[in-house]
Amino acid sequence: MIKQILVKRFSDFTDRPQSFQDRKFFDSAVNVASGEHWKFLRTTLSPTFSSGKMRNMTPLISRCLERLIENARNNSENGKSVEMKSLFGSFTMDVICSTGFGIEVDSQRKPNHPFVVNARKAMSANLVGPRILLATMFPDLRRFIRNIPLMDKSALDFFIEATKSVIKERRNSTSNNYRDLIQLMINAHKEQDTKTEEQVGLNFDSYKKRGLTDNEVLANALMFLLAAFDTTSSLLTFTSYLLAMNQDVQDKLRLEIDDKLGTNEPCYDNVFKLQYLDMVVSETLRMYTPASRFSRTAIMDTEVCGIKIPKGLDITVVANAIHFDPEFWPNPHKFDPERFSPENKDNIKPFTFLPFGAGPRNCIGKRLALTEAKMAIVDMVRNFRFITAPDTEIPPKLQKGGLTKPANGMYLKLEAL
Ligand code: HEM
Repeated sequence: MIKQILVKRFSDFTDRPQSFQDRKFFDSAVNVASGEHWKFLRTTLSPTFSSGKMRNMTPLISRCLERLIENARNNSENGKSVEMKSLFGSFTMDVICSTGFGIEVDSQRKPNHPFVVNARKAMSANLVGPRILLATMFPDLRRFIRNIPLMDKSALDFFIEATKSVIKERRNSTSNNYRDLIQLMINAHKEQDTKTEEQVGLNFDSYKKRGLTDNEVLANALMFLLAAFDTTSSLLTFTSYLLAMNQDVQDKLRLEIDDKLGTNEPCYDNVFKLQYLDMVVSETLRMYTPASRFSRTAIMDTEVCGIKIPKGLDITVVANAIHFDPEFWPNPHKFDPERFSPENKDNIKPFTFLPFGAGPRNCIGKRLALTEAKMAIVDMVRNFRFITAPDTEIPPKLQKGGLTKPANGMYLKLEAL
């Protein structure tokens, strides 16, 4: 049924639940947009995340990695335990500011940088995370968030102004050295025609003729920031926890890294060749799925697997529950990267492993997320041993809500190697 909805019958389920018709600004973000507008945005933005573009972003990620290792070293001095969610949170914040906006921030050591202050404001909802993201991905939470602003007004204003000034600066610049997402979106922008969505009508071909409007560049830049932060830092946090709990796995991973990379720096081209690393990351994503659910809406009356589905019905896929179903994952609470070994991988039933969703509307940032996460794990495992500490919560209590995060932080010791 999941395959039918996400892939085979995608044309009947192209949209996510809509709840923000009144909030025009976010309607231009690819995860909120619907119908032909979504198709246009997705087609235009997808090349931004191609393997070639990710390869070009590697130097930006490497600079953030240097800061991650330095911060980890400083924080773990005198054998103190380190709160991993905020350590990795600072790293993913640095990466998205740099790969998204071309702005270098050291969010751990310069927490007062205006970009960092406002990004934190934008993300710290009274609930459990960025409301706009939660509301579009997890419609069942909408009733809690309907009447509160989607984002702190001052943070939204800050990002609109900051993004506008980046766009202006880039248009006046003769340099073609910029490799960040904003630049790639600006390149997809056709200045001669800046008609609004309403003016071009709802036809894909007419959208295509006009390129991206300023509002679309702005809304998507902001959405990338929100979508990239908590998800990737949660993947890194739980990987470090599972490695600390499973020293044999950590040793095997370190051996693979030493063996395959030697002294080479991690980069897009070499981290994807590390088979055991991929097995560890996949098993972490199964057990601690950062975005535990995602949704689609039926755009017409339809029938799937003999079940009548009326137009407008929201369907939520609870990936997290599928990932613990013993029918598909024997002994599901056991951390076992071997499930994803080349020999065992083929036995995984299609559509039972969904950390990035599936089908044409899956996660657009998957490649960026895996690139930065794998590069970070390689460098951390090379430099430190993750060890549980007296204040490590085992098992970690999870925060309520759609995004999987440790409720009370994640404290581990980092033994310098
Ligand atoms: C480990 C990190 C990440 C995880 C686990 C994750 C997971 C997901 C999931 C489950 C979805 C819904 C897919 C579906 O409905 O089929 C999604 C959508 C999306 N993600 Fe991610 N994500 C991650 C990182 C990122 C990053 C780094 C970016 C951007 C820079 C990003 C941008 C988006 C966007 C824009 C969508 C909406 C796509 C659309 O509606 O067309 N994500 N993500």
